[in-house]
Amino acid sequence: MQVKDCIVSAPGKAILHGEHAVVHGKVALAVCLNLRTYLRLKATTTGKVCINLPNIDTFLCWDLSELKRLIPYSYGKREEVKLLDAELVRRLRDFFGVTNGNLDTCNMATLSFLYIYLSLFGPGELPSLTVSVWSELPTGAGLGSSAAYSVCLAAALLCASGAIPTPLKEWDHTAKWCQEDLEQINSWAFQGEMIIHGNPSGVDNAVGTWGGMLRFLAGKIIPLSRVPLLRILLTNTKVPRSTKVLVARVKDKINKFPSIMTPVLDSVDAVSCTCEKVLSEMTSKPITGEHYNILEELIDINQHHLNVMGVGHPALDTLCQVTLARGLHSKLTGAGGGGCGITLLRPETDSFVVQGTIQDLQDRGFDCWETSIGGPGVQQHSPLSIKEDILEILNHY
Ligand SMILES: Nc1ncnc2c1ncn2[C@@H]1O[C@H](COP(=O)(O)OP(=O)(O)OP(=O)(O)O)[C@@H](O)[C@H]1O
Ligand SMILES: C[C@@](O)(CCO)CC(=O)[O-]
Ligand SMILES: [Mg+2]
Repeated sequence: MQVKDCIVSAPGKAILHGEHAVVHGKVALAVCLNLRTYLRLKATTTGKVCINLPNIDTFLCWDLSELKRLIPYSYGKREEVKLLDAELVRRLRDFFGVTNGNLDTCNMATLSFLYIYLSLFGPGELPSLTVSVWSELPTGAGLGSSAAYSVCLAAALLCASGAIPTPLKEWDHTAKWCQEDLEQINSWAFQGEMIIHGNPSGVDNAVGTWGGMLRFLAGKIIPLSRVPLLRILLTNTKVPRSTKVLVARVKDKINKFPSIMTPVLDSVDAVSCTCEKVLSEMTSKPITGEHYNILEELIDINQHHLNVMGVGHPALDTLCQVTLARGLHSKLTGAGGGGCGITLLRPETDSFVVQGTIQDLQDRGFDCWETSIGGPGVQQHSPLSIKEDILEILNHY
C-alpha cells in the first residue's frame, strides 16, 4: 500500500491562565506561539515503518510484520476516538517492555506515534513509511511540545490513511483543512496526548490545531477573535519536568484536601474569566494603564495559586523575583515544576528594561526571548514554505 507524502506543522502554545485547573473543568485561556513543530511523512517501499525524532535523539524502525502482530484480534476501524483502546495500549507497552506505567521521553513519543498509526491503518494493510519530526519548541518545557507533536502526527497520518484530504494545491505554499477535518485532527491528537499526559484536558492540542487565542472549558473551544496585541517575554528555566507527573500530583492534592483545593481551582477559574473580560475591554475601549495593572495582578494571584497546587519550583520563583525587580510580572506557563514562564511587557516597557531583564535571566542560566503570539494552527506545507535549515533536517532522514 502506497501513501501520499506530506509535510505538516503545528504551533506550540502558552497558557495565560488556567493550567491544571482546566483538567478539573475550569476555564483556561491559551494562545499559540510562533514556534512550530514540523513533520515530514514519506512513503517507502522498504516494508518498514521508521521514525526519526532528532530533538529527542530517537531513531527507530520496525518491520511491518512485527507491527501487524500488535494489532488486537478482530480489530475494527475506530470511529469513537474519545477513549484509548486499552488492549492496543497494553500490547504497545509490552512491545516496548514498559512495566511500571511510567514512559520515558522516547517511549512516550514512539508509543503515541504507533498508537495513532496502528489505530488508523490496523484494520487494513499497513503502509511502509518514514516519519521525521523537527521542532523549534523546547521539549517538555511547558510550551505544548507534546501537543504540537501529536497534532502533526494526527494530521499527517489521517491524510496518509485517506480519512482527510491533503489540502495543498500545486500552486499553494501552505494550506489549512476545513473545520470538520480539523475536528478529526484534534480528536486524534488528543489520543496522542492521552498517551503522553495520562489525563490531558485537551487545551494544548486545541491550540495546536486551531491556533490563535482560545478559551477552553470542559472540551468546549471558543476562539477569541478580538484580543489586544500582547507583548510577552518567554523564559525557559531549563529545569526538566513531566506534565504527566505534575498533573497526577495536582490530582492527588485535590483528593487529599478537597475542601482546601476546590476554592483554589474556583479562584483560578475566576482569574481566567476576569482576564478574558479585561482583554475584551481592551479591544473595545482605549487601553489604559489600569488594564495592565489588573493583568499584572492576575498574573501574581495565579502564580501564588499554582504554588499552592504544588507545581512551582525555585527556578520559577527566581524568574518572578528577577522580573519584579524590573517592575515586571511573571507566572509559570503549562504544567510548571520548572519549564517555562511568561512575563507580561507593558506597551511602554522600554527596550532598555527588556534587554536588561533578558540579560539578568540569562545570567541565571535561563533562556529568554520576546515572542509574538497568535498565528495559524495546523497547516500543510510545500517544501518551499519551510525554512531551509528545517527542511534540511527533515530531508536528512
Ligand atoms: N519534537 C519532538 N520529537 C519527539 N517527541 C516529542 C517532541 N516534542 C515533544 N515530544 C514528546 O512529548 C513529551 C513532552 O511532553 P510534555 O507534555 O511533558 O511537555 P510539553 O508538552 O512540552 O509541556 P506542556 O504539556 O506543559 O505544555 C516528550 O517527552 C516527547 O515524548
Ligand atoms: C497542566 C495542563 O493544564 C496544561 C499543560 O500545558 C495539562 C492539560 O491541560 O492537559
Ligand atoms: Mg504536553
